[in-house]
Amino acid sequence: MTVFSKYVDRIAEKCEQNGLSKHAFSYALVTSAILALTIKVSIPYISNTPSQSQKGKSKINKGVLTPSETDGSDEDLKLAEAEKLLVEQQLKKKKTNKQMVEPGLNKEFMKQLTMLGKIMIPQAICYETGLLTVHTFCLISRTFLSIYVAALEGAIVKFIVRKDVKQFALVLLKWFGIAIPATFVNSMIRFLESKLALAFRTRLVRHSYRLYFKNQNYYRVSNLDGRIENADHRLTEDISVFASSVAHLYSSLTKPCFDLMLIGLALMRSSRKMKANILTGPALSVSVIALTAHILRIVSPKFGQLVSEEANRYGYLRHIHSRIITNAEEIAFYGGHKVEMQQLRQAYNRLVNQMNNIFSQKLWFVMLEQFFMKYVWSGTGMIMVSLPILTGAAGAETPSAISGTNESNVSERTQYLTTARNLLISAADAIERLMSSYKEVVALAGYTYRVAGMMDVFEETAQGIYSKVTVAENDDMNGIIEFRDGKPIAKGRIIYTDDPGYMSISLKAVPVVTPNCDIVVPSLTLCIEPGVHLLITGPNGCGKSSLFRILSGLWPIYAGELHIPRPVEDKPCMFYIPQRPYMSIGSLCDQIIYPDTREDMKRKDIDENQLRDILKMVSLEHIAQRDSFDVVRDWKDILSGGEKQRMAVARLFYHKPKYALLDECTSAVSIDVESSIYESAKSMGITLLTITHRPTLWKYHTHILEFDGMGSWRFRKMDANEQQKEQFLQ
Ligand SMILES: Nc1ncnc2c1ncn2[C@@H]1O[C@H](COP(=O)(O)OP(=O)(O)OP(=O)(O)O)[C@@H](O)[C@H]1O
Repeated sequence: MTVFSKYVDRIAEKCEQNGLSKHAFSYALVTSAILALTIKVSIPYISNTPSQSQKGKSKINKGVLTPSETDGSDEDLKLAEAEKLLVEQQLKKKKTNKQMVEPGLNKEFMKQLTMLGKIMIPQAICYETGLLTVHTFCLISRTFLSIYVAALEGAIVKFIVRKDVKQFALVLLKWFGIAIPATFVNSMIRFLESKLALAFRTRLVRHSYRLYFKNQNYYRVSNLDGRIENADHRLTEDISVFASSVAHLYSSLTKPCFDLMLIGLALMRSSRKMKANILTGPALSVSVIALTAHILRIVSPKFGQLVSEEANRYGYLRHIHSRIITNAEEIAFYGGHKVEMQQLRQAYNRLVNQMNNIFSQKLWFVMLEQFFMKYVWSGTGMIMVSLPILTGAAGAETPSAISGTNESNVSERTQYLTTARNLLISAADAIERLMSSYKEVVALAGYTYRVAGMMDVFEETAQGIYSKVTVAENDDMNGIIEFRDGKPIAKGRIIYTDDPGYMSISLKAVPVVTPNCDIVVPSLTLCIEPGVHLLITGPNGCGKSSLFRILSGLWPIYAGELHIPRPVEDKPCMFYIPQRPYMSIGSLCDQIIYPDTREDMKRKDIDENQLRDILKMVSLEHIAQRDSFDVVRDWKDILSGGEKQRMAVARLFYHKPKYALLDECTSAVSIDVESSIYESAKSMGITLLTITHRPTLWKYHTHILEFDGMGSWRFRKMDANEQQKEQFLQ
């Protein structure tokens, strides 16, 4: 900047030699800067109003690789195509979410911030308010210290001009003495800001975790609702950035305000000392600052929207990474690295495009901001400082005062000038921080939108209110699903029976409907009593697993009634075992008792010997011999596919539920072990609801539910021949 101004000075001098005054040159310079800015601001509007045919095109191209960014290779063209599709999908999604307000400084932002504020500071007297009070006290002390240091520096200069060595040494000592509390307060401010950010984050995290695990929200948000793509990113990164941003904003807004107030008063006092008008300077500075701030506000890009979109794209990139880590083995077997890399590159490019967009928008904004802050305000400051001297009565050189007091007047004026200059520098710094805070507030609006939006979605999904791009409401629904405001209404009822004598599961005219509102089975009516071992068959995609999802309460019921026994403590009514079992983080013992904890196990009075017996029942005793029950291992990788399935069945024997929902859960288990597992389950009094394609399992069932894949079904008792189907097939 200094080099640039020197260069400008030199050109101005040359112009002066050629007959053009410096004033005229500066006018020309400022006019060209304003002209450049006007062109920059207006060009996007001009270029955004093309013909209708171009309109759609330009919309789709937003955020897509521009031709200059591709090297024209096949891969890049494919990438651009894929990205175009992605953006199209997002635009479609945006259209459906039209009612959602864009992030920015508006009423919605204030509402959301207040809501989050209540979570971060739940009471008038709490840990957070304590931190805030100490923080505020430190901020005020810092301002007083700055003013005191400015006054000391003024006095130092005064005694230098007077050549008063004794006084100079005394004030210098004071100046050093104040450095210790000043640096401590500075460090304390940073420390308290970090503590405050962490405290806010902890409150928000606890609240959102509570919501995330309420009513199986972790499943509902990603499977039944389409508003949040990467809940993990919002729960970690976004909350952290939001909390830090709020804590930082508190100090970057309050400190400059204190500074300005107290520095203004100090400046007025020293102006009064110089017997000058105390209103002219402040009035001038306030008008200049108000005007420049207004201009900055008008031309400021929508940082809230921009950072919100950036966070979105960053979240998506992380999502792709975590998918690759989770499915590394499958991808490696397929050799799918090309496709995966393409998707990663695509996600990264979208993030880069957004960041570039923000950088280029910032370039012009920061230029204008710096121009106002560094030049316009410095000029105004110089006028403010000189006004009391130029217009003040004090120190005016009247003939009587010429000789004796002249020297003292000069030193007084020097002291005033130094103090005022220091104070003005602090004030300018405070205003600059205030102005930059505006950008931070707008960025905060983006994070507030994401965090508050996430909590709103969690609240809604917990109550069964979902929003997802579904198939259009059409005649095929046959009145099965009712829509209100484009959203399907779950009119069906789940009735929990408390009668221990009536432990049946019954469905009355319940349709099987997917989260996309596709009707798989229009109406299903059946009653499963204890001891009715049900075999569920049908072609792929006919709704077998979906029936389990409905029975477990994961999918909403759009009509009819579902009667299920109320889960009794310590003994679940239904226990689901999937084809791909889930291995939790923990020891071998934790795997068997999942989802119980060690405390639950102790309460149920189950010891290690019983766990060993359970492992024997599923032929996994060798695992217990190999490892102790308490060694924590990554069981997902250690156990083979069949072993994992057997471990899942071990859980069934540990929990001993009334009903077992077995979704091809023994497909990788050898037939002899599978048979002994089914025998054991039946002997324990567990009623089996089995989805399987293996004829060897028919004999363990008494009833059959057959889906035809076209929406029809048949529920009947199996005859003896059918139960021995295995023998016919041999
Ligand atoms: N989360 C979901 N969102 C939308 N549609 C889904 C979802 N899960 C399943 N479906 C759809 O619901 C239908 C029934 O699926 P379901 O999993 O019940 O099939 P299935 O009978 O168990 O098949 P398979 O024998 O292959 O396991 C399928 O058409 C499937 O595409």
